[in-house]
Order: sequence, then C-alpha cells, then structure tokens
Amino acid sequence: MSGVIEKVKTGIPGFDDLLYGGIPKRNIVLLSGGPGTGKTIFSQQYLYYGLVNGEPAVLVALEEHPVQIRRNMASFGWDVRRFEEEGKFAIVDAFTGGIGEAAKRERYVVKSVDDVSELIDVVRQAIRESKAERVVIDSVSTLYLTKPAMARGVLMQLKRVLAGLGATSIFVSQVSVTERGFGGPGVEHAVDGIVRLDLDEVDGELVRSLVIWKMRGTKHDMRRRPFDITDKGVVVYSNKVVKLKGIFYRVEEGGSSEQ
Ligand SMILES: Nc1ncnc2c1ncn2[C@@H]1O[C@H](COP(=O)(O)OP(=O)(O)OP(=O)(O)O)[C@@H](O)[C@H]1O
Repeated sequence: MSGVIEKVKTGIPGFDDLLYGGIPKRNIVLLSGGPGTGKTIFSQQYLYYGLVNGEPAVLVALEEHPVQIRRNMASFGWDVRRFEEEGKFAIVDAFTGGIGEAAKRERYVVKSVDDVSELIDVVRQAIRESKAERVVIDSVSTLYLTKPAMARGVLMQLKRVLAGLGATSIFVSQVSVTERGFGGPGVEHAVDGIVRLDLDEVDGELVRSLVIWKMRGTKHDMRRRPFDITDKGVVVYSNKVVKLKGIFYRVEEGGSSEQ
C-alpha cells in the first residue's frame, strides 16, 4: 500500500513505543555505543523476537565465535538452535576465517573479511536460503577499522543488498567511550536510523540510557531514556528520562513517550 510505512517490531520492551510501533521496514539502523553498552544483546534480542514470531533472521558475526554467540543467546533464554535446524536462522561466520574444528561445522563462512565482495556473497546466500527478514551485522566497524576512507562505500554496498532483499537491519557500530559521534560521517549519513546506547556514571553508579538520533520514515521520541539489561535482555523505561545536568546525568520520573 502506498503511503503507509510498514513497521517492524523490535520486541524490546519499551523501545517500540519510542518509534511509534517499530523500525520502518527495510531501514538500516546503526546501533552505536561504547564498550559494554549492550549493543550485542539489544541486536540479538531483536533477531530472536523475529524468530519466535515467524520472521527468519541472519546474524553476521565479526566479533565473536558463532559457538560463543549461541551460548550467550541461550543464557538469555534465546535458543536459536531449533531455528537453525529449521533453516530459519543463520549465523554467518565472519570471525574464524574457517580456522578450527568448530568452524568446520558452520554452514556460512567468510574466509577473508578484507574482501567485502566475498562477505556480501555469503550474506546474500544466507538471506536467500533462510528468507531472512531481519539482519544484524555485529559489528560493521570491524569491516573498516583499518581503512576508514572505505566506510561509506562498504556501508552503501551492504545497504543495497539488504534493503534490496527486503530485510530490516541493525548494524552495530563501536565507538570509544568519549566519542560523541556514531561511527564516522560516511556511515552516519548513509544509514536510515541511528540509535545510541550509553553508559554514564551518575552519583557513583553506572546508568544505561539510549537516544534515537534519527529514524527515516517515522516520527520518534527525542528524549534520553534509561534502560536495564536483565536476565531476559534489554528493558527500556519509555516513561522516564535521563537528564544531563552540567556534566552529570540524573534519572527523573515523567516525560511519557506519548506526545
Ligand atoms: N544476564 C545479565 N544481566 C545483566 N546484565 C548483563 C547480563 N549479561 C550481560 N550483561 C551486561 O551487558 C554487558 C555486555 O553487553 P553487550 O555485549 O551487548 O555490549 P556491547 O555494547 O556489544 O559491547 P562491546 O562493544 O564491548 O562488545 C556486560 O558488560 C554486562 O554489563
């Protein structure tokens, strides 16, 4: 239907309210943040929610061994094995380079991540075979860490393939603790959405918060919202706001996501 933008629910408690329903279909969302801010957990939760609701998914692993990923996901109760067996979930192993016994059991392996065209071919195959509607790349930063000038080109190639195949995607972007940006200008302008996860010290305690910086195709919440990571994953408090006071943040009641 023209004029109506279909939304993809992330299933992350509290987060979809901030997007008035979810991520616009086929968007590429940059999930940016410093170390330990929850990017991996957030993106895996997004995939698992799709799986249990009948939407196949692909996870492109550049930072962790696929065996470790399955184990970590299971620790939150997200057992992806049965979906892999049914051909509805695929991990693209772009971590091991095909080296090691465990890697030999992986179905989708990228031998060299320096070769973006090889990566794209394997990702395309995994998406086609699983009919994936949700894709996560964890992390895209790994693809251009040593060659920042290539970042935009790499991103645009991936974006064309993923949106062309109809997938709604999260690209994890690693930034340093002090960096205010989201992963470099080439990247930030190329993507359709930017969500930033933060971890800040407030009164001697680390507080997690997020902001939706941009999201093409929908209106979205503009406040900094606190969130927690629990045994069941990420929970966003869409009716609370984290305020910056000078150089400090403070958690307060109020500021509902409904306008
Ligand atoms: N079961 C749990 N309950 C509460 N918090 C947890 C649990 N498991 C992990 N965490 C928190 O999540 C953090 C790791 O989250 P995650 O791996 O998603 O971060 P990340 O942003 O991907 O980090 P990096 O960029 O360093 O890989 C841990 O540092 C810890 O604080």
